[in-house]
Amino acid sequence: MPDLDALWQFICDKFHVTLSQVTYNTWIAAAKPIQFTDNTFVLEVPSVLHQDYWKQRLVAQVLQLIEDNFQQQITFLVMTPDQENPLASADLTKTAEAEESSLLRNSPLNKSYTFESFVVGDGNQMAHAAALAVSEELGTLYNPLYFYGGVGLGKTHLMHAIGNQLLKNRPKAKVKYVSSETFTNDFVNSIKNKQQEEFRRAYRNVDLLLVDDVQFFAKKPGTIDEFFHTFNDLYDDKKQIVLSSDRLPNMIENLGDRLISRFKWGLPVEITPPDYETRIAILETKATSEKLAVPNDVLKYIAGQFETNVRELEGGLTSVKAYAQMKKEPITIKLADEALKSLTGSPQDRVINISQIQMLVAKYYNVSLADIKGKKRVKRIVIPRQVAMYLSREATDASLPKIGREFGGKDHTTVLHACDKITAALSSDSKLRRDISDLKKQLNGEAVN
Ligand SMILES: Nc1ncnc2c1ncn2[C@@H]1O[C@H](COP(=O)(O)OP(=O)(O)OP(=O)(O)O)[C@@H](O)[C@H]1O
Repeated sequence: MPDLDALWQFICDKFHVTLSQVTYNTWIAAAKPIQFTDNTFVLEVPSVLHQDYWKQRLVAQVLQLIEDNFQQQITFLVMTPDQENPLASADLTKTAEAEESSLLRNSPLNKSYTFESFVVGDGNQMAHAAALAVSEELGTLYNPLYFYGGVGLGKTHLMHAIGNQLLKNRPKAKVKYVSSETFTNDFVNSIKNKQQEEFRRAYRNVDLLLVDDVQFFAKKPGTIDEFFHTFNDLYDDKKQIVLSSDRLPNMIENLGDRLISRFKWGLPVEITPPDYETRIAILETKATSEKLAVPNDVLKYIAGQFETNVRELEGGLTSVKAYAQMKKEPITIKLADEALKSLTGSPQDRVINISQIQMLVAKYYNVSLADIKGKKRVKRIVIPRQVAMYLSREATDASLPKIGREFGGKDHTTVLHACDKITAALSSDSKLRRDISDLKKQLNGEAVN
């Protein structure tokens, strides 16, 4: 088997042949081999977006290549710079703290997930306030604090922020962050290795226990039982518990009434997707933290492309940055459009969203975005607004109330009225027919600007 550099060179050579130059430069050239020990290869990539792309599209190909050419199976890990290299930590445990069980090692918190780097908007205001309060009033105020909501909306970020804030105020505090899967694995291993006592000490001798994605406890009665006892011990000792999930406790299948009722003791707080303005603010914060100069119109454009997942929103900015570096061109809307298209596939595959429609219609009729979402009743603005609502209804899956919310909080009957008005006018108004046809072409076509 070749060593680290030779194996990486081999992988690069193969991808050079099978991938386009743009794809190669974006995903392969940006990666860095870190370590190849005990049949485990560790690759570092610059962002979570790269990591997702590698996991979804490239890792399986690499494993197949290695099996075909070297008749060996390896483990291929793709890490971002802020993640701990598991091989390095394995080495560490073998040496300095050799005797200490991995259960007792402190879980790493992501140092960049702080309250300072978290942008507060309508969808997460409550969650942010509760998190901040808990980090200051440990174990007494809201216990457990339970975040729930969709994928990539900042639940993990807030959990780490609580941990980081606590350690800032009390550096000696014991903080343990785990995913529910890690808890389950630790528990199972502790039984296998007869380390149950260590397991209990590791999980019950903490000031703050953060458990991510508790929906994965579902249907694991042994783990649920153990977690129930862990919870009770910590709770009785007034130690803080913070949990996250994609749904409310009673929506988690087979979690058991005992745990559901415990989870409800504290404060369940929902995180919903950020609105357009918050998405822009998140992009601004990220661009600033990366010392990246991005024109405002480009930030607005990217914010219009990703409505429901902040991870994808950030990924959009990373792609635009990588694409600009690769093409050695300044960041413009045209460049961002190309970069995001290469990410989302062919124009037919692109998902059209309401912000995109609003921007396009505003530009087409030469009115402002604020007017499209606003309340002005002059004809010059009312028609474009109704057209935008009509297209939102036609070209997206959004419900009438959702469309209303995206148009500055209008009632769903207003949206319905707009759609009916435009539908009726289309039969007699040839200019409107042409406008709508042009707009639809642009929406489905290449460029939006
Ligand atoms: N309001 C925000 N301000 C700044 N960054 C944010 C915000 N919300 C989310 N992010 C960022 O978005 C990314 C995804 O967030 P996070 O991992 O916390 O989501 P999650 O809700 O835990 O998702 P999952 O359900 O997939 O675990 C992270 O990089 C996080 O820093």
